[in-house]
Amino acid sequence: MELKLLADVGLLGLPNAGKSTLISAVSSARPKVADYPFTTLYPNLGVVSVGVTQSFVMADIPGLIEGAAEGAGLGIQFLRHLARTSLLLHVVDVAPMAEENEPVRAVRTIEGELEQYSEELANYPRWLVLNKIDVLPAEERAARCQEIVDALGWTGRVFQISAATGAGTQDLCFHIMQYLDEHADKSN
Ligand SMILES: Nc1nc2c(ncn2[C@@H]2O[C@H](COP(=O)(O)OP(=O)(O)OP(=O)(O)O)[C@@H](O)[C@H]2O)c(=O)[nH]1
Ligand SMILES: [Mg+2]
Repeated sequence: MELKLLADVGLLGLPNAGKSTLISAVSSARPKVADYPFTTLYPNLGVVSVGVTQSFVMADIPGLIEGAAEGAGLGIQFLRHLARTSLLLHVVDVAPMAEENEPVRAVRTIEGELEQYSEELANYPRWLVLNKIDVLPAEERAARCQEIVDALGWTGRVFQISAATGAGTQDLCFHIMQYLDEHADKSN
């Protein structure tokens, strides 16, 4: 038997994108964070407080890689934990070490695996969370992020954050809370 995790928001992305760093920055969850792939082996939940009275639950799952649907890496089994969320946050490293993890390609890889897992989940509301902006020189940040958005043809919402320094994370959580409030009647 498996207890269904009831998270409002789910994180997904390649290994090392910074998913666990983000949940650590905004909640009391303290999953392991490290600079190698598949640091996270099991889902983690964190309660994110926004203001004094509001909160939502965030789920961090292991990273996905190309071929995950065929079992590569840890596979896509953990996507099931995102099945009852209201919103997905697609976390992307804007300045990855490896060229194969370049942001546009990283997004497409995850989308491909999502589609293979479930068309329904692939069509969930999903926001682009461009992470590690602290790595980019301040004067290049806006242009680099815009370049990624343009190359993807992304028309949804985009946030620029540094999970490591916390920059932009409060604003992200505020908008998530607002979104969940606006869409609350769907699940109630
Ligand atoms: N400079 C910088 N480094 C970051 C940031 N966010 C995460 N990192 C680093 O990136 C590495 C990976 O972070 P994790 O949070 O473990 O990444 P993950 O997405 O949870 O990775 P998996 O669990 O393997 O899927 C760690 O060395 C983090 O310290 C950021 O905003 N800026
Ligand atoms: Mg992790």
